[in-house]
Parts: sequence; C-alpha cells; structure tokens
Amino acid sequence: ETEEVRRALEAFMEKLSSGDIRNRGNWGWNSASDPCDDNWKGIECVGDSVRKIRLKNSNLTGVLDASLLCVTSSLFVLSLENNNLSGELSEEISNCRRLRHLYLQENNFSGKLPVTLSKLSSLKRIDVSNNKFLGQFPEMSRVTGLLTFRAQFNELSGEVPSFDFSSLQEFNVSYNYLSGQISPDFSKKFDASSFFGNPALCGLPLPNACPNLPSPSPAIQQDHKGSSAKQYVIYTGYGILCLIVFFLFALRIVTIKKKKKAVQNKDKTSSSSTISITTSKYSGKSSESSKIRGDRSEYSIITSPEGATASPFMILGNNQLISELSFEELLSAPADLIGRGKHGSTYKVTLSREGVIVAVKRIKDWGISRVEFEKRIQKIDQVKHGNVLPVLGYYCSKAEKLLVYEYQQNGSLFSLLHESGKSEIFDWERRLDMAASIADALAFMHERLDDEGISHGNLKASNILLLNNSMNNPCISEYGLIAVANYDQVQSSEAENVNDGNSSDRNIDSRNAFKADIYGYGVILLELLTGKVVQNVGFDLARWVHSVIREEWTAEVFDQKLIADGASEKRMVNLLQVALKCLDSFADARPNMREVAIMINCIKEDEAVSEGSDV
Ligand SMILES: Nc1ncnc2c1ncn2[C@@H]1O[C@H](COP(=O)(O)OP(=O)(O)OP(=O)(O)O)[C@@H](O)[C@H]1O
Repeated sequence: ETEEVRRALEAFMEKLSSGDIRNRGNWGWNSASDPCDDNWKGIECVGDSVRKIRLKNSNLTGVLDASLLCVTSSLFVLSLENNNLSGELSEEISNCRRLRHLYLQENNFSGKLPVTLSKLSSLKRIDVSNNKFLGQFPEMSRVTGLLTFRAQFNELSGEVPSFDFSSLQEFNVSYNYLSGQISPDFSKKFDASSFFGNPALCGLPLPNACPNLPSPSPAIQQDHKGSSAKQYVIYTGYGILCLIVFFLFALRIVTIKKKKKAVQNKDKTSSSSTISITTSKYSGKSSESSKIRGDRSEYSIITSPEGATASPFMILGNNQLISELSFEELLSAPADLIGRGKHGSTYKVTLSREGVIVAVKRIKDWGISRVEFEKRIQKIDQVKHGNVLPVLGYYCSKAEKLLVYEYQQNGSLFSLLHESGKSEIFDWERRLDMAASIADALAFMHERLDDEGISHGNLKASNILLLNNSMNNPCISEYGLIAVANYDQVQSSEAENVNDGNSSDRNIDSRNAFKADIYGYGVILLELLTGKVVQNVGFDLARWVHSVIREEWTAEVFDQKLIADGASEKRMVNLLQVALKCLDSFADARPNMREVAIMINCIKEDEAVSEGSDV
C-alpha cells in the first residue's frame, strides 16, 4: 500500500484503540511496515491494496474516523461488530466509495446515520443494529443492489423510508421509535418480525391497522372558507387564460391545415417532394462539438415517388412525452446526428415542448413493404418489458422508415465499457447484473415474439442503452428493426447447419435470426469480461478469446480492472463458458435465450451467496 494509506490506517487504529495500540502485541498497524506484505491483524489484501478490514470481537473502545479509514479507497469490507466503539459515524464514510459490506452492530455508536450512506452505491449489506443511533433514516433508495439492511435495537425515529426492493432479501428495523404507515412494498416482502417494537408504526404486516385519517378540524374548515374567496378569483383568472390559450391553439391548427393543403397541392403537380430534417453535419462520433443549427442537410426524408399521399406519422401507446406530436413538429425540431451505422442514422431531436428529447432512428433501403413494417412494429409494441426500449412513434414511406424513441442521455454499454475512462465504476457485480438483466429481457422478447419470427436482429453493446433512471439499468434498444440478421460473425455455413431438411425456408431464416441474437449476446458477454472492443479494426475478439483459451491462459482474457477489483475468477470463468456456448459456430448447438438467462442467474446467485459468506 502507499505510504499515505499506511499512515492513515495507523492513525485510524490509534483512534479505534483510544490511542492504546502498544498493548496490541503483534497486530502490526504500524506505518513503518506494510498492511499487505506484513499481515497486519484483520487486514486482507488483493495484490497491493487493502480490501477487507475484519476486527470483530476485538475489544476496540475508541471512535471510527471515516476520514482516515477511507483514504483506503479500495476497501470493500469493514467489519467492526461486537466491540465497544462510540461516537458518530461521520459523513466521510461515503469516501469509501467501493464499500460493499459495513458491519457495525453491537457497539455504542450514537448520533444520526449519515445521509451520505446513500452515496455508497456498491453497498450490499449494512448492519448497524444494537447501537444508539437516533434520528431519521437516510434515504437509501438510490442504493440499488442492497441485499441486507439491519438496524434493529436503536433509537431511530420518523417514517420508514423507501428502499430499492429489487434485491433486498433481509430487512429489520424492529425495536426503534419509528412511526407512520408501513409501505405495501415492505409488507409484500417482509413479515412482522422486521417491524415489531415500534409502537407508533402501523399497517401490514403488523397486526395493528392504521387509524383513519382525521377529518379536518373546525378551525381548519373555517380557514378553508376564508381562502375559498381567494381561490375563486384565482380560478377565474385561470379560466380566462385557458380561453386565450385555446383561441391561439385553434388559430394555429387552422394555419397548419391551410399550409398542409398547399403542400398537398404542390405534391400533386410535382413527382416528388423533399422534407428535410434540420441537422448538424456529420463529423465524427460526437456531434456535441459540431452543432451547426439550421443547416439544410443532405439527410432528407423523401416521400414516395408517386408522392400522392405521404404516409402518416403514427404515435404508439399513450406516452405523454410525445402525445399529439405532429410530423411537422418532429421535422422542424433541431436535430443532431449522433451516429451512423450500417442500417441507418440516429438523431438526437430536441422538441419544442419543454425538455423533451427523442432519438430518431432513420432506416434506409429496408426492403420491407409498408404493411409488413407496420405489422411488425405493432407486434413488437404489444410486448413490453422494462429493459426493452419501446418505440414511441414511427413514419414509414417506401424509401425509408423513421422510428422515435425516448432519448437516453446516459449513453450505452459500449460507451460505458470503452469511452467512460476511469470516472465511472463498472465493477464485476454491476457487469454481472447487467448481463443477467439483458439475458432476462431478451429471453422474454424471444419467447413472446417466437411465433412472429421477430428477433432483435442487431444486438450489440451500442444497442444496450443505460436508462435515464437513477439506477442506470440496461435497456435493449432497436428491437426488431432489422428484418434479417446480418452478423459478420455468423458464418455462411450456418444456414446449412441449421437446415434439417424439413423446415421451410422462412423457419430457417427466423431460427437463424434468433440464434444470431444469441451470438450477439455472447459477444456482449465477451466485451463485459474482457473490456475489449469486438471486431475493432481487424481484431476479432471471439477468435482471440478462443485462441487464448486453447493455450490455457484463461486468466489473461479478463479485464485487468476486474482482476484488480478482486472479482471471483471462478465466476468469471463460469460466465466465459456461457459466452463460448453462445458463440458456438454451429448455430444449432447454441443454447436458447431462456437457457442462457437461467445459467447467468445461477452465476449471480452464486455471487450473492459468496457475498454473504464474505465476512
Ligand atoms: N434512444 C437513444 N438514446 C440515446 N442514444 C441512442 C439512442 N438510440 C441509439 N443511440 C445511440 O446512437 C448511436 C448511433 O446509433 P445507431 O443505432 O444509429 O448506430 P449503431 O448502433 O452503431 O449502428 P446500427 O445501424 O448497426 O444500429 C449509438 O451510439 C447509440 O448508442
């Protein structure tokens, strides 16, 4: 470890032991030695960095100075239970950014739990039970992936805040001074023993129902009467304002209709017309640096040659973001080209309605009839999954198709893996979670769209977006946009392998397309495991991985960041084995997506179990 860390840890121990570390014999904890090389008591390292501090039942009597402790930025586990530590847990605990397990139970800690606990986004298990913590709970819902929260036998008060329930397995806040109604989310998952001993807490799963809300007191009613006159004046004002807005809106519709008529008349006289998307000129990957507003672009939407009737712009579902969005509004909004792929271009379009940004995917030369296209989009729209980005609207002419999606500002799995640098922690657990979420979502889509033969068709890391929510969950975008999969990696001999001589051509095609998705998913797994870009200027990741494994250098394959983080090699190898199954050159030998999802979830469970036995 660095000298800075050694000194900080020495000072940390001095405070834990009330300055009395001389009596601790051969504990080490002396900055003249090294915590990893010289085996300081309770310290576990991976390579040169301290990962775990485990000093339970060690008769420690001082205070926990988090500002010193968290100089050790690679700390994963802090276990100080059953000592005699006192004082507060300070806000600097959030500087231990990678902390996963925090065990402080059975001490004499007091004061409030720091609000900064919510910044420990990697936290899996926290136990602060049997202390004297008081005051309100910190807001913990941002800590996704929390498995255990134990805070029983303290003096905590206020309401039970909301948590992220997706992973929470154990929750106990019994014997505190909590009050209010327990949220139904808790009662679905935990029994009364999690809440006993809080006299002012009510509702299921506790036996005491919550009293009905009291009706407003006469004094309040009186006050209400007094304020109703004021409200009358305000509402009348609003009414007049609404009338004015309505009048202006009607005027605008009449003007637009007149314009439309003029355009249609023009269409009838000329053989084609051009509507342009106002866009910046494409100059490299990122458009942010090259915004040239108001350019008439080369990227234009050309109506069908007959030009008689342009296809309407269709809005799907009742998404508020683009409700009643007109094609005119979409086309007149400023658009930045954010990428141009094999199958078309994608634009970031800022609508005039406040704050609404959409992504418009423009597909050219897709040889599919309008009827077929519409049928396909409608089918996809009927299958909803939280990790699959829905199409909000579409436009379809003979020459090209436009699809509108909600813009996801957090980028894609590709950018997270290859463009985010060191700023963002993308550790093993998050990668495994992501692999599982994508597999579950894809298995769901495959099963629901099996009869229609609609696969994703273009599965890759840039089509896995990070959702706008606080958890940045992965989300598969552009599902089903390409009718025939066109992976370079899928060898042409595959069609023969898949053909058993009985299936119709159509079945062979759609089965191939589903199997191609599995291949695409295998490549994503390889990218998660190796941190390398697939097919990057002559580099074929799948082939490279195969050759390294043949040479029995499996550990060389993995992303060095994962190794340095102490990710379990056993489970990385397990995931690699799943990836290799997905990449089998014989399409028929690949598992289906449900089988893949089951395998990945098993690895995830294995990870959770080992997490639990970590301390
Ligand atoms: N809804 C969206 N929100 C934010 N970014 C998006 C959205 N959809 C796509 N992108 C991003 O836009 C960029 C271009 O996407 P696009 O799909 O056009 O190209 P591609 O995926 O590289 O190629 P292909 O045409 O083969 O799909 C990618 O970086 C992608 O992550």
